Amino acid sequence: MPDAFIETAYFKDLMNRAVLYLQAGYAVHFCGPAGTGKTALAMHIAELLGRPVVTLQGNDEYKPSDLVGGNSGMRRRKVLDNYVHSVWKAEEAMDSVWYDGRITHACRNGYTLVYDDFTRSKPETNNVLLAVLQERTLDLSTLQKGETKLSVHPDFSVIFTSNPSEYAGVHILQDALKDRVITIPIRGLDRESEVAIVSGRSGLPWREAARIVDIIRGIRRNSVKKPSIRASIMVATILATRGFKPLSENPVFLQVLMDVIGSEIFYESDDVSNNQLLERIRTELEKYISEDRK
Ligand SMILES: Nc1ncnc2c1ncn2[C@@H]1O[C@H](COP(=O)(O)OP(=O)(O)OP(=O)(O)O)[C@@H](O)[C@H]1O
Repeated sequence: MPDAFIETAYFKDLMNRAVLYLQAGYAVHFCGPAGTGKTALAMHIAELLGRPVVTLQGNDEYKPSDLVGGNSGMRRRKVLDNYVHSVWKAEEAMDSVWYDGRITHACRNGYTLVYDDFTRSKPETNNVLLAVLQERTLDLSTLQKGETKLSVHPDFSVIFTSNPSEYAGVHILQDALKDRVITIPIRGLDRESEVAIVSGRSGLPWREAARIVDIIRGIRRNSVKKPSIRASIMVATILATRGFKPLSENPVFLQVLMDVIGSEIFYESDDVSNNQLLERIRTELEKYISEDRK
């Protein structure tokens, strides 16, 4: 069963805006840093639209045929005609077998396409989407002999996600595509949403989830590396498994934090014992907790 989506005021606002634009026939693009809930939000909105959902994960190796479809093998057809009993007539034909790629499948049937991290695919691969978004036709002429233009089903819609701060393995979003979608920037989760998600996903009570979230948010604000909500969910889930409390005097809590996010705080190759590291993380934590109370 997929994880239940937690709707806070922050998410409701984004959902209402996105559903409005999608129902008016425009594609929506959530653009923001890692772990800010873009994929979860896109999938939830896709489900709200009430159409089957097709997902696609951007990939640098993709060619247009990986998205649109292609020919896989040949089909041989043989007809033997013995209508006049003394005469045998044989007819043989070979033709290629076309299979729909995910985009074609969604366009043909009016499904909702969630194209996650789509800037990981090359711009020339994503170009097949330009006419889909602008003219609502899918051009298959370079790939298929028979059907060359597919009229896009009126219920077809697309939700894109991308992370502009990722520098490895992503491509610049081409202007032509940028021009055809409504980009909603996702700057980061608000505290209420983050606590609600961490509490909901781990089962920890609100106050305990809030303590973990405040620490991670403090580190995110102050360190070069930015631990995302995934770190908070991890710490909370581990504590909840054995009923441990997120208190700074609890050595298990400090050790779990150390293991999950220690590498985000300490850079130097620390030639110190685990106890010294734990002491340091305790000092760090106190700083973040008190900063958050200000
Ligand atoms: N509203 C929500 N309800 C429940 N869980 C959520 C919600 N938003 C985010 N999450 C959880 O937070 C984590 C990060 O969310 P998600 O994967 O959607 O982020 P993302 O912005 O797509 O990240 P990335 O750019 O790294 O792919 C996931 O474990 C996800 O299930």
